[in-house]
Amino acid sequence: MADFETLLTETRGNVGLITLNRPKALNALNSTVMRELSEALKAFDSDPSIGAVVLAGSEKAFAAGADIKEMQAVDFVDAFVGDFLGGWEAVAATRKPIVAAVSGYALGGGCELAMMCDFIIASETAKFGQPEITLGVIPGMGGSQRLARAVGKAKAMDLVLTGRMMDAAEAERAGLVARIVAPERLLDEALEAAAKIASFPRAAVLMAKEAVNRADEVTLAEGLRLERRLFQSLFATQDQKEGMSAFVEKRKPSFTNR
Ligand SMILES: CC(C)=CC(=O)SCCNC(=O)CCNC(=O)[C@H](O)C(C)(C)COP(=O)(O)OP(=O)(O)OC[C@H]1O[C@@H](n2cnc3c(N)ncnc32)[C@H](O)[C@@H]1OP(=O)(O)O
Repeated sequence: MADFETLLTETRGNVGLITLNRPKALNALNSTVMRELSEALKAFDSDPSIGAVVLAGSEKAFAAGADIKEMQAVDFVDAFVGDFLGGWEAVAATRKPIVAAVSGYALGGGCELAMMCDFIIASETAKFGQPEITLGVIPGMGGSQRLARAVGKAKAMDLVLTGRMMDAAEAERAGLVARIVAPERLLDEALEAAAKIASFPRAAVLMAKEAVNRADEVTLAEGLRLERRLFQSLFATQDQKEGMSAFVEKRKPSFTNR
């Protein structure tokens, strides 16, 4: 994996760990972070030894938003013609599951980046918000869409229109956060969750992620058909035979990702 200016990457067994690393700017998301994160995710996505990824920030900030200092001078033509922020789609296009480990501020683009991941494990200190309105803009990395789908229209409107922050407990009650843990447990909890995912048959994991994500995009009838076809296709895998034989024979399965 290449050296990065704004990220640290490492592997922990079959988990890829990416840590945002712009501490002086509270991990504000600039174009370098966007490019490097896409590159790092692509590398983990195509590495057969990696089964899942954890994306983390620092204790104080997962990410305090898109980089306001970089954005300040952008004009309409630059933004439109250059498809400003369009490159972030690469995160959601990652096929392997990504667990977001969120501590401290996850604001604006930071909250949106966490929502591009497959689920969020938050520290008790986490604070989520979409304060773009306070800067004269609106969410531009998916906040109005993913937040509304995650927490419903009422709370999404509240957050997007007032720019207020919500704490981890409110975010969990609202359905944005999957689990809350003590700050000192955050990284281990996320790595353990990712290692568990990575221990399961790769094809089933990728199909499970794809099926759940399609729920946001298609009708119920189409989603149910897709789920059933993916489910049926897994009976062509050796890991389905192994998983079910192991259960019947009361032993641990030994999956081969085939
Ligand atoms: C995706 C789209 C379309 C838009 C966005 O994401 S817009 C950005 C949304 N985020 C925000 O509006 C949050 C901005 N930050 C803050 O309000 C505060 O920094 C804070 C409440 C998160 C933390 O306050 P604190 O007093 O603890 O820390 P600061 O002194 O304010 O910050 C430390 C250091 O980081 C720089 N910083 C923080 N956030 C950003 C940002 N989003 N972009 C660029 N730089 C940021 C801050 O300027 C300061 O650095 P300097 O001392 O060098 O100015």
